[in-house]
Amino acid sequence: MCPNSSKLTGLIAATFTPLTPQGELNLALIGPYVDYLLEKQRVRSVFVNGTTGEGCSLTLEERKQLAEEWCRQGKGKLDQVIVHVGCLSVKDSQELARHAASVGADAIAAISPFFLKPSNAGVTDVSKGSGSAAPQLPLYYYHLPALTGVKLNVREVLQGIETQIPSFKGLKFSGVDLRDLGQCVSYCRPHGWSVLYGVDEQLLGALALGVCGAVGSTYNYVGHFMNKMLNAFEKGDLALAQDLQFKMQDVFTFANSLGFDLAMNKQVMSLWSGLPMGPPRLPLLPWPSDRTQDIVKKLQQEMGPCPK
Ligand SMILES: CC(=O)N[C@@H]([C@@H](O)[C@H](O)[C@H](O)CO)[C@@H](O)CC(=O)C(=O)O
Repeated sequence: MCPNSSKLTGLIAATFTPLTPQGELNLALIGPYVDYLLEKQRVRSVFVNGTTGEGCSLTLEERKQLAEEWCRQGKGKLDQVIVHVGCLSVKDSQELARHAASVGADAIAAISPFFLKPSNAGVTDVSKGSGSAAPQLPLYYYHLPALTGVKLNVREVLQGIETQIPSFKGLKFSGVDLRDLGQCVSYCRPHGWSVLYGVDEQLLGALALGVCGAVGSTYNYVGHFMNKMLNAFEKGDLALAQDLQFKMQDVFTFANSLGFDLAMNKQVMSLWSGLPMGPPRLPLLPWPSDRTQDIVKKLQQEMGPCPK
């Protein structure tokens, strides 16, 4: 992956947001969550308040409380805490960026506003807004076209962005356009920037294109397994890397057949890790537990049990 890198690399867990049965933040779980990621998943960095964290379904105050608690509990333990600050309102993103810097986050990331959709220049100006609010923090653009509907060529957005946003340090690319991904890696690499991939089921293809690492929801519970894939790829054992990716794909092809969504994903995490993540936040609704149990059985069948 990234040679001689002190950048964001390896597996980064896009964290779930623990809620009480009543749907309020359960901050007491963050400490045990940090220890679980480190000890059971061998995952050392987190991406907080992102898609998996239902960040856009939380209030600004809730997002600030989570960012602060992850930084507090992760201090001296986690390698990096990246805080997602993307909002529909640029001013809200700037408020979250300032707060992330004030609580010791290592980096910030932001999706584009997705109700009124920007042009390429609009994406740059929005990112500039977030970056200017926390100029000392590395800023990553978070590309997630499947959910934002902001379908652009990220490579075109990158052109000259270093002259407009000095703190820009790379991408979190959660798209399936590997041509655009390759073009982005080609542009970012000479700048020493990180390109992190966000479609876990096809990470191996992205590794072949030179991404530095990955941010994803599944690294919360199959991080230990996917680290084996990363290691196999780095050692040049492509056959093993392929076998491990195929096993992971088998699980999520099965999960998708059951209607896999973020709510079901959160329930899988609770069942697999033993950490009670609680219900999803509206507009998502919980699923019947039997579906989650079927996915956990498939996980165990393909990947072995959760490390004790
Ligand atoms: C649409 C979506 O939620 N994608 C996930 C993936 O990790 C996804 O859960 C995984 O590939 C399983 O489908 C991540 O890209 C999201 C992410 O990194 C985040 O939560 O910010």
